[in-house]
Amino acid sequence: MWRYPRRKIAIVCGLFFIFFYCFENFEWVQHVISFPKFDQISTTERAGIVPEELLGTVYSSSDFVNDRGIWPPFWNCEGNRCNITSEWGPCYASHEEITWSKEVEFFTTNPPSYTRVSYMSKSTDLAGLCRPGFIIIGAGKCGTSSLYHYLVDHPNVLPASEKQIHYFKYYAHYPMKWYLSHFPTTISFLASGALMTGEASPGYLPYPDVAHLIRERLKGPKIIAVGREPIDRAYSSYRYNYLTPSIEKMKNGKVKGIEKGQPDSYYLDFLFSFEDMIKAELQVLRECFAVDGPGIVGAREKYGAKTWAQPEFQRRSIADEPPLVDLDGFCYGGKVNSTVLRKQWSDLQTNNPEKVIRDNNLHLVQAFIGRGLYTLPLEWWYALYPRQEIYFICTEDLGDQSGSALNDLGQFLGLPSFNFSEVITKGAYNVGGHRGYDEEVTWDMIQQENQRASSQAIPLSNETMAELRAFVKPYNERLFALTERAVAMVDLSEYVVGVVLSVESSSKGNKTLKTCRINIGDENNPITVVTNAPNVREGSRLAVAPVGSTIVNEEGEEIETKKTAVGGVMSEGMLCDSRMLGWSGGAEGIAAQIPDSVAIGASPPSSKPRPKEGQSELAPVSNEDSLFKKKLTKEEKKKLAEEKKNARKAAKEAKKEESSSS
Ligand SMILES: Nc1ncnc2c1ncn2[C@@H]1O[C@H](COP(=O)(O)OS(=O)(=O)O)[C@@H](OP(=O)(O)O)[C@H]1O
Repeated sequence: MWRYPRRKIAIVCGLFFIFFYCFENFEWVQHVISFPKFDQISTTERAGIVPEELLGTVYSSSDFVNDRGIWPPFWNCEGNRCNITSEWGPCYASHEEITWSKEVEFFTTNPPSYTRVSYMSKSTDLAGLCRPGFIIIGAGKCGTSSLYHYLVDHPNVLPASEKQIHYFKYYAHYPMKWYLSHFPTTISFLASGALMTGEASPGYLPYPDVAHLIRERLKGPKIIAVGREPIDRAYSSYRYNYLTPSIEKMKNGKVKGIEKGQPDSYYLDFLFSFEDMIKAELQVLRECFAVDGPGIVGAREKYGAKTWAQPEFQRRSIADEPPLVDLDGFCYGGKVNSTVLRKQWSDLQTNNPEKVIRDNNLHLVQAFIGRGLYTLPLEWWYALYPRQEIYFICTEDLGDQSGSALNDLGQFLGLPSFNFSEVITKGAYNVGGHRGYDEEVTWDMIQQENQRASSQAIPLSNETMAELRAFVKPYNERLFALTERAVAMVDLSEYVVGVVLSVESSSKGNKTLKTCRINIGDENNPITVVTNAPNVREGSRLAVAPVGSTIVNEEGEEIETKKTAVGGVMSEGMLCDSRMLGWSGGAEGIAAQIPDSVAIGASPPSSKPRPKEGQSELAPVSNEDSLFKKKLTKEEKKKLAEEKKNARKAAKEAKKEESSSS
C-alpha cells in the first residue's frame, strides 16, 4: 500500500481537489451531499422567554417603539406587550435556562457572543439564534463599511460577527443555522437590551436571485441600499479592486518577470489606466444594453418565466417601461468570480502584453461603471419588496456630521433616537483604497488626503469624462424616479472661488436681495451676483457658479447657468451652497464658505472644510425664500397647483357644511 507513497498522496490530494471543485461548482453535488432544505427547518417549539421580566432591567417599554411609533422589524409586539410563544422578537428561544441577573451582568461587561456552527451541520434547530433586522445590500465602495459601523454603534443594535457574510450570494446552499450563527445569540440579545442586529454584504445588490432568496427565506429584514456618484464609485473601485492589490502583488514578487520591492509608481507601467478600463467597459455596456443585447435578453430568458419575476416583466411591457436588465449576470462574462475576460479587455491585454489585469475578482474589475448604475439591480429589489421596506441612502449624506441622514435611517428601522453625530464625527471606514472594512480613518486625515491633488482628481481625459457622464446620466435619472434620491456628478472644475468686494442690500417684496461685486480672479473685472443667501458679507470667500457653468438641480438634471435679471439687476452667476458642491452637511440656500487657503479663481475643494476651533461656520439660517430653492418641474408645479385647488375646495365645502349644520 505504501510502496509508492508520493503517488498515493498525489491521488488523495487529487480526489480532495475534485471533490471540493465539484462541491463548489455543481449544485447537484451539493444536493447529493444533502444539506437540509430551507423549508425543512423547524422553528423551535420550546417556550419563549418573557421579555416582561426584563422590562425595567435592560429593556424599557419605550425601547420597543420609536418617536414615530414604528416597531423594529420582527418584534411581535402590540401595545406594550410582546407576544411570546415559540419566537421572541427577532430571536428563537434558547434551550438554555437563563439566570437573568447573571446574564445581564455578564453581557454588560462582555461583547456579544456568537454560536459557532459548521457549514456542514445538518441541524435544523434554530434555538438560541437571532435574525438580522436590516441588511445593507451594497453597492460596494459606497460607504457600506461606515454605514454598518455607524448603525451598530447604536446602543440597541448588536454587530454581526463580521460585516459581510455574503450568505445569500455565495453560501446559500449552507444551512440557515450557519447563516444565523453569524448573529449574536438570543441570550446576548436579551441581556444587552438589543433591538436588532444586521449585516452588510455589498455583493447582494447586483443579483436578482439574491433579492428573491432573502425575501423568501427571511421575510422581514429592512433592506438598505447605498449609492454614490457613479464616477467617484468607479474610481474608488479601480483603486481598491485593481490598482492597490495589483501593485501589492507585484511588489511582493508574485508576478513573474516583474521586479519586486520597487516604489508604487514603478508598477503603474504594468497596469491599465483608469481611462483604458473605462473605455473598454463603455463598449461592453453599450453592446450589452442594445435592444437584443445579452443584458436584456439574458434577463428575460433566465427570469421571465419565474413566478416571482413574471409579474414585473408583464407590468413593464404593459406600462412600456424599460426592460429589466441583469447586468452582472450577462454583461461581464457570466458567473460571479468568473475568470472570463470580456473581449474588450482581452483585446486590451493582447495589444499591451506587458500589462496585466488580475484574474481574481474579475467581476469587480470589469464592472467599474456597471456597479454604479444602481437603478438596474434596484429595479428588481423594488419589484420584490414593498417600498416601505427598502431605504436608499446616498454616500454623500453619510458623512453629514450632524447625523441627520443616519437619524432618518434609524427612524426607518424603528430604532429609538440616538445621537449618531458622535459616531460619525470620529471618522469613516475603508477610506482611500485602505484595505479592511473595519479600519477607521479620522476626518482630519481624510481631509489631508483629499487636499493632495493627486489622490483627488479622477484621471480621465475630458472627452472620456464627458462620454462617461453622458452615459450614466439616464441611469441616474431612472434612479431618481425610483428612489427620489439623486447621485448626480458635481463637476467642480466649472466653479470658481471668489471674494466679495461689496454688498448692497435691497428689498423685493418680503425678500432681501444682496447685489454682490465678486472678484473671481480678475481684480479689475469683478462680476455681479444677486443672491438672497443670508451669510454673505464683504470679504466673504465663496464658491461661484459663473455664467456658462453647469449646475445639477435636485432632480439630477443639468442646467446651464445664464445671465439673468434678479430683482431688476443682471446677475452673472449664482453662489454655490453645499449641495451644489456635493459637500455633506451645510444648509440649503446658505452660501458655502471657502477657507483663505484656497486661491481666488481656483476650483472649490471637493469636500467641506472643517471650521477651525471656536470659529462659527455660518451665519444663522434665514427663513426667507431662497434663490437656491428647488426648481419645480412642470409636472410638479401642476401637481402642486392641483393639490392647492383641491385643498381650497375641501376647505370651502367643510365651511359650507359647517354653516348648513349650524
Ligand atoms: N461617511 C462617509 N462619507 C463619505 N464617503 C465615505 C464614508 N465612509 C466611507 N466612505 C467612502 O466609501 C468607500 C468605501 O466603501 P465601502 O466600505 O462600501 O467599500 S467595500 O465595498 O466594502 O470595500 C471609500 O471610498 P474611497 O475613499 O473613494 O475609496 C470611503 O472613503
